[in-house]
Amino acid sequence: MALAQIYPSMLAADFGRIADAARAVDGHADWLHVDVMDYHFVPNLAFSPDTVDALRKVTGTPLDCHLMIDDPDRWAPGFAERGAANVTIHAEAVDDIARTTDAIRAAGARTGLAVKPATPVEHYLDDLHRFDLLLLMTIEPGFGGQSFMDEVLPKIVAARRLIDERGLDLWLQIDGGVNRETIERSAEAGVDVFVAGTAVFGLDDPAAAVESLRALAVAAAPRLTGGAARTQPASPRI
Ligand SMILES: O=C(CO)[C@@H](O)[C@H](O)COP(=O)(O)O
Ligand SMILES: [Fe+2]
Repeated sequence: MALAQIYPSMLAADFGRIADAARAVDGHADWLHVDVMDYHFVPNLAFSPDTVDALRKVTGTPLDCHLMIDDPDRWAPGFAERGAANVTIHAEAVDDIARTTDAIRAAGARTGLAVKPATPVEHYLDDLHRFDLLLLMTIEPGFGGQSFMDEVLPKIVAARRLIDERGLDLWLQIDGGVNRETIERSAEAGVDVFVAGTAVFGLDDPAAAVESLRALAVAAAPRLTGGAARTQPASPRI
């Protein structure tokens, strides 16, 4: 059994009330997802290591940083040093996977590999053991509020099979367009970690939205269980 985990994406929060948004899902969100964008890797700008500091002051929920930036080799370890519990780097941007994942882990964080919808996971098979999480983007990265790309579903099925057959210790995460309508088929395909921005912070009751998304995922996939967020270790690798 795998834990069905819901990570609200802070990109969809009201930027004038980020702390309130984080607190609104305390005890419900498994982790918080923090998008980092640099105007180069994606045509948008968002969040920084200072955001990690600020969020850590207002919530004990672990932080999952999704780096959509050029040169993650240089910048990713800094997010771990500031206290991010997971730092995900993009396959399309990283130069030296072994050196960068070693540096992230040495700073006490878990680490993830993200791939855009058109990037094949097969190119990175020999490196998957260096990661704790595999993020399959279900939108083109850069903006929240986009539609889920159903064409990624076969890639999710293949990744789930690969993880299970090889016995890899990898959480399978998706990000983009996750909502009440798309979460069930993603769970059936093999996802266990769901990032959701608009479908959480776009609603009047973000905590209830998290619980209801998790319940839908668990009901759709027999391999998933709905353990409560509070049963999770604050930072599994530390
Ligand atoms: O990484 C990204 C966007 O590039 C995401 O984390 C978005 O924040 C997801 O937003 P929704 O599609 O759930 O609204
Ligand atoms: Fe993201």
